[in-house]
Amino acid sequence: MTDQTVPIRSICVYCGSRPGRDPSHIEAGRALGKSIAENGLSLVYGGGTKGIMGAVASGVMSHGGKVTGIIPEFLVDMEATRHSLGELDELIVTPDMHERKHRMFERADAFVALPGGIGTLEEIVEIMTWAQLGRHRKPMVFANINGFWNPMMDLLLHMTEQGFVHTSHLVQPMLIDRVEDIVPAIRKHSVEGVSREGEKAVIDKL
Ligand SMILES: Nc1ncnc2c1ncn2[C@@H]1O[C@H](COP(=O)(O)O)[C@@H](O)[C@H]1O
Repeated sequence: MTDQTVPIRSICVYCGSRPGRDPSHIEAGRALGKSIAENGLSLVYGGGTKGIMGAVASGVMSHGGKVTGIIPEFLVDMEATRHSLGELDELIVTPDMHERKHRMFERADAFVALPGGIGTLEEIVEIMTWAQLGRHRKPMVFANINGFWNPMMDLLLHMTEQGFVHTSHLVQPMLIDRVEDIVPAIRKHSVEGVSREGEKAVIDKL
């Protein structure tokens, strides 16, 4: 891991392995996949072919984009079908979760968290902890579809107010409401290294 801003070629998307209850979350997954493909970027994701993970991947593939799935062996039959995995441009099967997360980090130039569950939360929070420790400066986005991440933002602000978030200038995830604004915001962040109009830097307000 290095501390530098990199040109954006690939985006890692963390999201639910299930569809959730709000249909707009699945729609957002498909729309983000389409946007990634139409912007000439590739998708790095956890290889799941179900839920929102599957929607993002099919959104990229159906618009001609490239998809890399990175999945631990023990999850293949739980989160994917072997047939669907065969349709990905690149499939990396790792021995464990730890290697999966590292490979996803290394292959991605930016990170987006769509709505998801505990796995999604764990993954984006780990990326934030690495940023906090100065291990990378890759853009991080919370895709706030229908306000999904508002409780997370409240928690981050609460932790900051209580004096537990250190080096907050290193941890500036963007909170973006509309899927179509995500890729442009990441590109702008990459060029300028700061969050700008249309983005809400979460922690630097305090
Ligand atoms: N501890 C974990 N580390 C990395 N990835 C994880 C972990 N637990 C679950 N995951 C994966 O995250 C996605 C999404 O999970 P949801 O719980 O549906 O949000 C999935 O691939 C999990 O395997």
